[in-house]
Parts: sequence; structure tokens; C-alpha cells
Amino acid sequence: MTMALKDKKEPSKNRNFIESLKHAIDGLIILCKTERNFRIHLLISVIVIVLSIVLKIKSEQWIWILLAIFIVLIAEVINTLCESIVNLIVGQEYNKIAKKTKDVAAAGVVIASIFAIIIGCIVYIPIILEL
Ligand SMILES: Nc1ncnc2c1ncn2[C@@H]1O[C@H](COP(=O)(O)OP(=O)(O)OP(=O)(O)O)[C@@H](O)[C@H]1O
Repeated sequence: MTMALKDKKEPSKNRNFIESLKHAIDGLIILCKTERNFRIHLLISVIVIVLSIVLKIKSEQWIWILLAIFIVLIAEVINTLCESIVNLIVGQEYNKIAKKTKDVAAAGVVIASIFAIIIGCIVYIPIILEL
């Protein structure tokens, strides 16, 4: 809260959909610029999409692959949100609840990643074995 009080700018309400979208795009840019893990997940997503195009996977397989990709990215967004809110509240101070919140948020990313790995194995192993 102390950090928020130091900011000179006043928060304003989005006036229309375009303005809301612009702020959401700003959020995406911030994620790409500041979150190394988000960039790694994005890079893996691009590789998986290219691999899926090359291997010509079926449309129902695309649905599972895209679901896995987006679940991991959303888990990473939630993890970043938790870290930012915790840092905003406790700053550099050690706090047991802060630790629990950050560790649980990180566990969410791990759970999503395990789901993505399982989906990847189910989709790609039979295709690779047939090559
Ligand atoms: N204020 C705090 N009080 C207690 N433990 C904390 C606190 N801040 C961070 N930690 C512990 O340190 C770990 C790393 O915290 P940090 O804020 O560096 O996240 P991070 O490593 O940047 O996460 P990510 O790799 O997902 O970006 C947390 O998972 C948590 O276990």
C-alpha cells in the first residue's frame, strides 16, 4: 500500500472497449518484457504450434494442444498477479502467508504444465511412432 501512495498519477476509469483493450495489450507487453517464465512458455508454445503444423495434426488434436497452451499461459498470468499483489502488500518483508500465496501460485503453473506434457505425449507419441 505504501508503494501505491507514492505514485503521483491518478487511476482513471476506462471510457470504452478500445481503451480497455489497449490497457490489456499493455499488460501483455509488460508480461513479455518483465516475466522470463512467460517468455519461455510463449517460445515453447510457438515451437509446439510449428511442430503441429509440420506433423499435420487433426482438428480435435489441435483443440487439446491449444487448450494446454492457453491453460499454461493463464496459470503464468495468475502466478504473476499473485506475486505482484503480495509484493505490493508486504514489500521486502518476510511473511508466512506471502510465502504460501507465492508457492501455491507457482504450484498452479506446475499443475498446468503437467497437464500440457500429458496432452503432448498423447497427441505426439502415436504420430512419431508411425513416422
Ligand atoms: N515476502 C515473502 N515472504 C516469504 N517468502 C517469500 C516472500 N517473497 C518470496 N518468497 C519466497 O521466495 C520464492 C521466490 O519469490 P519471488 O518473488 O522471487 O518469485 P519468483 O521466483 O520471481 O517467481 P517466478 O519464478 O514465478 O517469477 C517464493 O516462491 C516464496 O517461496
